Amino acid sequence: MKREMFPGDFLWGVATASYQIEGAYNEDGKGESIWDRFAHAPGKIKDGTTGDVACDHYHRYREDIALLKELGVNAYRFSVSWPRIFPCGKGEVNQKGLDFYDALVDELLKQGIKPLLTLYHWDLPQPLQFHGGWTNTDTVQAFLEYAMLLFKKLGDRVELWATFNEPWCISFLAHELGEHAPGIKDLRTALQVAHNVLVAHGKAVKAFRSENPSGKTGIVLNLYPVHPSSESEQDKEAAILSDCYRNRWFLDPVFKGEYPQELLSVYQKLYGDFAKDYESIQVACEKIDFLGVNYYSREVVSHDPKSILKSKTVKVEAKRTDMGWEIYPQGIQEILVRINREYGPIDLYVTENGAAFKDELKDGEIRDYERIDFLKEHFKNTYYAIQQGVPVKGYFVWSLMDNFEWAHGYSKRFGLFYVDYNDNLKRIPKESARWFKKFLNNEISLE
Ligand SMILES: N=[N+]=NCCCCNC(=O)[C@@H]1[C@H]2[C@H](O)[C@@H](O)[C@H](O)[C@@H](CO)[C@@H]12
Repeated sequence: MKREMFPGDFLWGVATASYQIEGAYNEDGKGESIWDRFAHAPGKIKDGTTGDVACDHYHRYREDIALLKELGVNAYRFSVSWPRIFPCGKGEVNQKGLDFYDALVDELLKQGIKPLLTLYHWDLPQPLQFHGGWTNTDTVQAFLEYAMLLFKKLGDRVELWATFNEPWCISFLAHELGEHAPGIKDLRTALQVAHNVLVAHGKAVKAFRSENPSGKTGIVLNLYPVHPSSESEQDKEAAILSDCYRNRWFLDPVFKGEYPQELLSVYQKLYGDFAKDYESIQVACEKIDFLGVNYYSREVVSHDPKSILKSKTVKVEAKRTDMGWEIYPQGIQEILVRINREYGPIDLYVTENGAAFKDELKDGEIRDYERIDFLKEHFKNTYYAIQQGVPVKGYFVWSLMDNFEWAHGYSKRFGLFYVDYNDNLKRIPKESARWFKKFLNNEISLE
């Protein structure tokens, strides 16, 4: 199974995100983001690092685009740092911020690489957070102004636009579990955030359509197959509610304009006032051109009477990545086929898939054979979905290079290129980069 067996216009790319690679956290007029503040707070990041410098991509973007060229990809997914454009979140525009993304897009196009731009990959301008962040509908309005400015400035050259990266993380991971910025631990707040982000998504898609009819918009969701640990009714019930929490809480509003009833009724029992939001979620259901699917692993759950979802995650015996996530390649096929069956027809992009492993630099080499095997199996399972008629239009490996892995700092390496943090952030191709390049050049097959 070679690259040529995938559709001719299939996009093969890699993905990154602004806060994770850019650095220059306070340069050229950029404002503070919630991740700048969160990373600087003691104890939030496991290795005590920040994204202040990261991979210094802000200054090295030409070198990094040369790496894309070397790989042979035909697409690149990146995100724009909102506080680099609007240092205060709204109002005054930072021209140097716009100039950076203008130059980035021009260089990508010059190298024959198609950009997929993500408007929001978690780095909210801190001044907006002072006023409640995503719990405040003023932030929805500010997001629309930010999105409209970028549509105007880059819409002539960028065709693929994703509004949000992983609203599940923006809401639940960051506002219920507190593991990500702004580090709040309150379910009601998380639900309000999820709601406002979904509304912002729908409004931005509608505005985009009026401004740029030729472009294509979508949203990027992290999706997981959720399996019951046994065939018992209670475990199957646990899987249904966990699936609503992880997947359908965002899929259903975006494609059906409603929250999944099974879980909505649970939350309405907890928060009676939540009902009033239910009607306005129809705004989220603006027709989109594609869905970005971030796939990393599956979830296995069993009944847990103590939890709101009546479910708890079960750690099954399995091969795992350095993140502790089960390696489950058939899950990418399962999720792509399911989305097509239950929410299609809709063009799908695998906007992120990849793995962290304990990569070691030895004699100038990084022999990451586990990552090669991981990618090979996920490429094959993506192909099996295409063979079943699923309109998968592209695949982006997470990530181009090792970078700031959120609460894990630099301790987790997802890159095809190794970044030597002890040697001037030098980028060194891992074996997986060489393998990917050969695959893209039709030199090797996936068997
Ligand atoms: N409870 N709990 N769960 C944790 C679930 C977190 C899911 N994380 C992701 O999907 C993030 C996505 C992100 O876009 C990228 O910016 C990250 O670097 C990758 C790798 O981590 C993945």
